Amino acid sequence: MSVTPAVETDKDEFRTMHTELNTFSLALALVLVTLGMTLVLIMAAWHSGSEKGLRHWALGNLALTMGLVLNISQGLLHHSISQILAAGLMALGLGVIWLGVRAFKGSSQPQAGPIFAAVLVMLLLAYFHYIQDSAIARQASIGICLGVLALLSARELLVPARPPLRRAYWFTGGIMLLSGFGLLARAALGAEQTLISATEINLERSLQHATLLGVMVAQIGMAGGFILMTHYRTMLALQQLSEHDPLTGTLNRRSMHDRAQAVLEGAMHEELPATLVMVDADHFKRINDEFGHQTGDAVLCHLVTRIRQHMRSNDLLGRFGGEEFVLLLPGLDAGDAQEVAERIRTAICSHAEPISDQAVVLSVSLGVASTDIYGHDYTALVAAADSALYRAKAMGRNRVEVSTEPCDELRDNMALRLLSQFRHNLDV
Ligand SMILES: Nc1nc2c(ncn2[C@@H]2O[C@H](COP(=O)(O)OP(=O)(O)OP(=O)(O)O)[C@@H](O)[C@H]2O)c(=O)[nH]1
Repeated sequence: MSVTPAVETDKDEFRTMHTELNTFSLALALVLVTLGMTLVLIMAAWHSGSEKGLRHWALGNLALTMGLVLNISQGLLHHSISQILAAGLMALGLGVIWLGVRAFKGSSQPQAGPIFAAVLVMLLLAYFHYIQDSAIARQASIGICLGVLALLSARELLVPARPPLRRAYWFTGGIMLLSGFGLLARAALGAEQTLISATEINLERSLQHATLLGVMVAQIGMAGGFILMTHYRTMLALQQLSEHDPLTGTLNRRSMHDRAQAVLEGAMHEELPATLVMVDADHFKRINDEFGHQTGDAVLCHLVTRIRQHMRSNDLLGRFGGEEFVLLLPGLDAGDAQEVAERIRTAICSHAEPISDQAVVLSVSLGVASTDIYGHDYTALVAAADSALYRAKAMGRNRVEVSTEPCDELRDNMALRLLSQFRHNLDV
């Protein structure tokens, strides 16, 4: 069936109007999405207090939104000026987002970077508008500058990180990577298409729609990724606070108990031995009295550093209280653990340590108890190692003692120890 030329023209006009309307609606939707994501980031930054990065991301997104608004409201300014300013703002936004990623990771932040990127893209556009008028070159300049900026952020994020932070890094980095390549491809395709035929308007529009949709999805993903990164980091910080001793960074008493019990249960299933060592600084009160509490604190940190130098990756170290630490050595029997304990003792007492500009002479006493005698129960091992430690103190300090007494004798010794500690506290 044939269609008259007049009807065909009407249909074309309608199709064009419809397409133009879609382009504008999509651009408007993108602006609204970007604005919404910016508000979410601003609110998150507001509540996070000192969380580095969030404020950059909120600001960067704000610049992106302003750039997009300028881009769609061509009537406000002269077309060339609004295009130049829009590209500058978008480059500034992506540059500030890159700074935010570096701030989040604690890396240096070259503040001039985003400004440099914005000025560069504006100069390029001005050149290709006023000196050598070329739509292809303008398209390519914007795509390449923005694409490279997105890829810079991706490079910062697609690196090994601690789980679960790694998941958020890679999610956000993946989106940045896709956006970067998408922008570069857009620049290349746009130029290519303009070269093939300037009349292929529909293809150009489809490309524009795909870009707008892609940027919208990327925008939502990016903001979600940033919030996920902040969430996971806060979670890790809280976990670190709740499980570790703030002074020495060792496990605190409760988390040492939980983790050590889990390790001991694992060792029991595999029928492997494990040994627990109690380490206590000798005459620590004198160090405090002579050098002050601050130096005392530094000595405790130094002690932990020395102990760590003799630990394997799966050993556990916790602060039992005051100047007393507990070390769990899975897989080692009493004999092997005694050697490790001797090495720690020798390393600590061998020479005076310059701590806080003071030469501090330090020694430790150590008590060793193994699963060979006391079974895979954390509390029983602690009691036995503590009893051996008490013997080491009673025998002159700066020595290692291995617990061999049966469990019921331990109880009597604990009572004796408490009595002696009480007397010691009364004397000093
Ligand atoms: N600087 C500092 N001192 C602490 C800390 N925790 C506990 N202490 C001090 O450690 C000292 C422990 O003293 P005591 O229990 O008498 O033990 P000691 O002087 O090491 O004597 P022995 O263990 O018998 O060799 C006390 O003076 C506590 O105030 C801390 O976190 N920092």
